[in-house]
Amino acid sequence: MRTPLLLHLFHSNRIYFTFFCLNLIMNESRIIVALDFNNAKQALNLTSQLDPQLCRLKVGKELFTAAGPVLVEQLVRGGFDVFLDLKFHDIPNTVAGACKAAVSMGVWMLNVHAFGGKKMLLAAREAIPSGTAKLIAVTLLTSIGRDDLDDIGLHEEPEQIVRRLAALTESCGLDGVVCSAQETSSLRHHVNPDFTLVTPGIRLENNNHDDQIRIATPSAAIKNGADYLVIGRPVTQAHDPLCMLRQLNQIVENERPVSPPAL
Ligand SMILES: O=c1ccn([C@@H]2O[C@H](COP(=O)(O)O)[C@@H](O)[C@H]2O)c(=O)[nH]1
Repeated sequence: MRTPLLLHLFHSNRIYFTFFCLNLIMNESRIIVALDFNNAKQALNLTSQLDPQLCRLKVGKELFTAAGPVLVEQLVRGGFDVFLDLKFHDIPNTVAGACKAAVSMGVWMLNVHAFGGKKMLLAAREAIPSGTAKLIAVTLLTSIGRDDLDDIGLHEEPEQIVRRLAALTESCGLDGVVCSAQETSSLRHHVNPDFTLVTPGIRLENNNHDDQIRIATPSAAIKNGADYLVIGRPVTQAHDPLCMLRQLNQIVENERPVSPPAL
C-alpha cells in the first residue's frame, strides 16, 4: 500500500517538486538580506562583505528614501538580485507608474500592498508584464498580531486575512505574496505551486523578536513551504554578518518542505 501512495503523492505534486529541485540545482539562495540602513555607506559596507551567490538583497523604505535609485542600480550592477520593498499602496494609476519606474532600475522583485484592492493590483500587473520583475503583494505585515487587528476593526485571525488577500493577489495575476511563515503551510494548499511565498519575521530561537509578532525560525519557514526568507537584523546586527549568513544558508539548504501541496 505504501509505495503506490508515495507514487501518487509524487505525481500529484510533480510541478512543485520540479520547481523545488530547480532551485536547488541553480544554487540560488533563498535568503534575502534586508538592508535597513539610513545611508548608502553603511549598506555598501555590508554588501562588500557579501556575495550574490550567498544571498539576495532587499532595499526598503528607509534605505530607498535615504539613497534612492542610484544605490539600487549600483547593487544591481554588483550582480545582486534586488527586491525593492516599497509596498506601493495608492490609487491604481499612481501605483502603475511607480511599478514601471521600479522595473526600470533593474530590480528582480518589487511589491505593492494587497490592501490597495483589486483595481490597484490589476493596474500594477498591467504595468509590468509577467516575466520582467517578480511582482508580489504584501498581505498582512508580520509586525501585526491578533490584538492589533481588533484596533483597526478587523475581527479575524491573521491567517484568514492572509489567505483571502493571497487569493485576491493570485486572481489578479501577480507572482506571489509577502506573508508570515506561520501562514505558508496552509497557504501552500490554496495557491498554485509556482506562486511565490516570501516570508519576513524570521528569527533564530535565541534572537530578539524586536518589533516582529508573527515569527518563525528559518528551519520552520522552509518546512512550512516558504520560497524566500527575508532576514534583516539577525544578519545586519550580527557580530560577523557573513558568518551568520553562511549559517543561515546551511540551515535553509538542509531543510525540506514537510508536505508538498496537493494540486
Ligand atoms: O510583513 C512584512 C513586510 C516586510 N517586512 C520587512 O522585512 C524586514 C525584516 O527585517 P528584520 O530585521 O528581520 O525584522 C524589514 O525590512 C521589514 O520592513 C517585514 O518585516 N514584515
